[in-house]
Amino acid sequence: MTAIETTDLTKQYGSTTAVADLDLSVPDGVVYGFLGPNGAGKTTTMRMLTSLTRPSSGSARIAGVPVDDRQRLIERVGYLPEEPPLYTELTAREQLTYVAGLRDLPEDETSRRIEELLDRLDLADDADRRIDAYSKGMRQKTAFVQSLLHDPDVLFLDEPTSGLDPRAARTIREMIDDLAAEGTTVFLSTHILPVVDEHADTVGVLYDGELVAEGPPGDLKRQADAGAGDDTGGAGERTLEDVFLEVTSEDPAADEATVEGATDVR
Ligand SMILES: Nc1ncnc2c1ncn2[C@@H]1O[C@H](COP(=O)(O)OP(=O)(O)OP(=O)(O)O)[C@@H](O)[C@H]1O
Repeated sequence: MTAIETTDLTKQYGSTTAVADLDLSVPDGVVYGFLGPNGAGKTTTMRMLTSLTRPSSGSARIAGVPVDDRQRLIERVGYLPEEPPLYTELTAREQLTYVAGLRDLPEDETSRRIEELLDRLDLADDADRRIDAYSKGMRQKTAFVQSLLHDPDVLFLDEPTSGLDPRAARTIREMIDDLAAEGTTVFLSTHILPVVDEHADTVGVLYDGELVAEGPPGDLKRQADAGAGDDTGGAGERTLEDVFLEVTSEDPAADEATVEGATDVR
């Protein structure tokens, strides 16, 4: 089944079009890297796909469930937003147990899962301390565990490694790969392009609310190479950053170079 399917998905805030006629089709079990400059509409898209914001028009389904069917949707999706909701007067263990209870997850199995995840993220020793005494990274780890506790079909991650030390960041990246290998679709929004380059099967670039490029990272880089008419280096000389800068540029010359590469979906 298609994990994420959107048709003409649009969100208006007054006269601002945050997301315009977005068509996405993301299969099960892939890592989809979702890129775009500040204000491009990434958060708005993820909020629509997790039923936190209602689309102005168009439609979207997650694992076959329409996004306006909130009851069924919340079982299928996990979301790690940029500013995760945590009850800071609770400990991490209490917070996670509380959320598991709200979701009616089986107790024994879930408590085993919580311990496993806390351990993997090196948070087990601090799990009985209150969250208000946590560092930013410790909060981020707690929120990450919270987003996947119910084993969602589709996991939306907004800057998941934000504030994490290199070891923890690597653990999260490994977990993203593991989740995808087990069939979870990971929708990964980040400005850290090497992470997307390494882990994403497909990349989508949003610019001014529109999807301006989409494809496997290797293809995008090769096509940008060809589009630039650059014969000084072979394929692979271009980085994802080069692709990003080209497809999100106001400069028509740069745009033209990319359109020639046939990657551009405008
Ligand atoms: N609640 C809101 N009310 C009015 N405008 C909004 C609201 N939320 C977002 N916008 C506008 O929608 C556009 C897209 O914002 P969004 O937060 O989705 O961007 P983003 O790609 O997530 O950016 P960033 O990388 O900075 O997080 C921006 O112009 C923003 O000002």
